Amino acid sequence: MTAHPAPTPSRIQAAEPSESGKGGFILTIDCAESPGIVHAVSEFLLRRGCYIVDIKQFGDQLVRHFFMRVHFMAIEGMPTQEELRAGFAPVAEQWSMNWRLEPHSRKERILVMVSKFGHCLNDLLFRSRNGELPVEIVGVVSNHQTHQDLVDWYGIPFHHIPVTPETKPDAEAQLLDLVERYNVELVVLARYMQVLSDNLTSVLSGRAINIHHSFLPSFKGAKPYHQAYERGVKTVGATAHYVNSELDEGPIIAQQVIEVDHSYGPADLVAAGRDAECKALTNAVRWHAEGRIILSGNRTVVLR
Ligand SMILES: Nc1nc2c(c(=O)[nH]1)N[C@@H](CN(C=O)c1ccc(C(=O)N[C@@H](CCC(=O)O)C(=O)O)cc1)CN2
Repeated sequence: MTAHPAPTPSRIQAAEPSESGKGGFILTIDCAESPGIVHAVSEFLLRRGCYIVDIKQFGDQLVRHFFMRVHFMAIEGMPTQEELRAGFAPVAEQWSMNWRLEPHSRKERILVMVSKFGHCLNDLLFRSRNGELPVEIVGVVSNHQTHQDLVDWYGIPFHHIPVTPETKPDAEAQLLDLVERYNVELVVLARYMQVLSDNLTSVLSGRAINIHHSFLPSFKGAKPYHQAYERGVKTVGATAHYVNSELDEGPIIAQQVIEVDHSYGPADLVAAGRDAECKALTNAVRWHAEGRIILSGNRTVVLR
């Protein structure tokens, strides 16, 4: 985070502190590359007495497209979200921007899906509970009852939805009911081992993140560690990606790797990969919740 100008004590009080001590808003934009975009945004902020706390940008010269995320605050008299959105809309229209403006202190409402392996679910539950992740886990869905006790302990609703090829359409309809009922903003597949249908991935486009237990594009499918063992690789990893209709082909958000050697059997690779899976998924969920990710075709721009 870039430090903003050293304020006098009285000014600190005026700066709208939230419980995380950081207030203000996040503006995320992308548009065709052109001179003057940063000037237009900073002028908009200056006219409203706002100052920039952190700014990240990227101009992709191959596709001539510009991406930017700005965290801004005000010394005093912070405009409301509605005032900011109403004021920025004409600027965005002038530059044909895709844009999003959200409070810095907001928490993303997420629904976690899991099958039998619970290490990623456990990591998300703990990190969201201790405030490390700007998310609220509003529910957990599983096709097994393995982790019901853990989720009950956190006081979060647990939904057991068994899936067979025959029941998958109804199971997915139940999931979409929960997404609507809980006003879910992001679905996280934390080692959920059922392939989602084209219809479901279309409805959840850009708001469903999966953790795949390999360093994609290597070893797609349900048993990547066994494939890795058979291939004799010296590095294994994990990939967090947005889910689309093509299995393990969605836009990649975050990856982690772990060095291994000939002494690792399949079970050792599985164990070694757990930490990589948790870290890649936690990073992807955090960056999505913080408005740091912008899709660019089948790729992502992560402004961090
Ligand atoms: N539409 C998509 N759905 C899912 C994706 C995805 O990328 N697109 N990722 C998976 C997770 N996954 C790998 O990361 C994965 C899960 C399951 C399988 C698989 O072959 N499953 C079998 C059943 C396995 C079982 O019952 O244990 C199947 O569905 O027939 C491959 C990869 C989550 N969904």
